Amino acid sequence: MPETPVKVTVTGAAGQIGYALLFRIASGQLLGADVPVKLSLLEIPQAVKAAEGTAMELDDCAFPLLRGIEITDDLTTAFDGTNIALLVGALPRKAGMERGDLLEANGGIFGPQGKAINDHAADDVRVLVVGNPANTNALIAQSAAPDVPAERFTAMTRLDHNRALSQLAQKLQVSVTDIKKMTIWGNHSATQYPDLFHAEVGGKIAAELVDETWLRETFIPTVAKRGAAIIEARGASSAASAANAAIDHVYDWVNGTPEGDWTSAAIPSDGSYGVPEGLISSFPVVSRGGKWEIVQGLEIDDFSRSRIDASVAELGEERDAVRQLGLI
Ligand SMILES: NC(=O)C1=CN([C@@H]2O[C@H](COP(=O)(O)OP(=O)(O)OC[C@H]3O[C@@H](n4cnc5c(N)ncnc54)[C@H](O)[C@@H]3O)[C@@H](O)[C@H]2O)C=CC1
Ligand SMILES: O=C([O-])CC(=O)C(=O)O
Repeated sequence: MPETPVKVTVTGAAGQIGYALLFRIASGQLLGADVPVKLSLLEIPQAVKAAEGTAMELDDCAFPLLRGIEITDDLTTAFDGTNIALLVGALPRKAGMERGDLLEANGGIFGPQGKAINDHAADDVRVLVVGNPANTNALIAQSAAPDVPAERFTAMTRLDHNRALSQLAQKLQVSVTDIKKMTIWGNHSATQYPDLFHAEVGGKIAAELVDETWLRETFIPTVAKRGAAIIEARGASSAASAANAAIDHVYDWVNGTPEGDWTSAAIPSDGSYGVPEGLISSFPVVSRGGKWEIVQGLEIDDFSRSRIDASVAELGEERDAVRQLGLI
């Protein structure tokens, strides 16, 4: 077992995703069953007490891998020497809002956090932004951290990816493990494009196993609007499934994706598939040697092209809006 614990910072630790996430990190599911961790819980001052309560419960689990917990409202303390930063803390949307409506309210959180990461985090820091609008918040954090390689800033579309797997598995009456090469393209928003033209089920292209009307009128909107459907049903936004997706994203980033498959993550574009360089967009990705790589060489037909372009255009608009607000 490695001697030195990995420092994992979780912002918004007293929130609902935080509560679903911290116990899984401390039990070894984020990094691996033999990797000790120490947790840093960042909260706003009025929620520090609630975070302390969560820390008491973490203590009470007697997790063998948990080597310490720090609770703070100070950015420097939270990100000092951090190896993994999970930027969750932000206002969640309520019924009737789009995630983009949170841009101004939440955008101000991510610049200072990016700067603190730039100035204090470990050299190998990896950042996952969960707080919405996740892609553009990641862009804000990244632009405040010029000394950190841009590729270390990512945003979460793994929940959308997992939703797509589950919807398709239920439709075809197969196991989620029978589905390979699912992709979410673009923004973590209602414009995202879950792609069945490259996904495979038992070696066959998924789009050929379902009828076109279901693909266009049921599958894509169900996946893209699932967050709103959860808010409508629960009266609160997805929490346990979001925490689960964050675990999946970081585990694969650090430990690698399985051969013969890929996953989805929002990472800075290198211009692949016509996505303007620098936008943090979801792509089909593999993780090799601790780095995300965009899967290359996929043929994109006209239907997929128009869907990808629409979501990427929205990312460009969000970037322009935060530029206007002086956040990047
Ligand atoms: N990318 C994705 O797939 C998903 C993203 N989300 C987003 O995750 C975010 C968090 O959601 P929940 O945990 O449900 O919200 P929540 O309201 O339950 O918790 C948010 C926590 O963040 C804290 N917080 C606010 N500002 C902060 C700051 N500047 N620094 C540190 N902590 C701060 C609050 O005190 C609160 O405890 C929301 O933006 C939500 O929309 C939620 C589900 C999926
Ligand atoms: O929809 C929301 O506001 C929360 C979220 O991002 C999701 O569940 O995908």
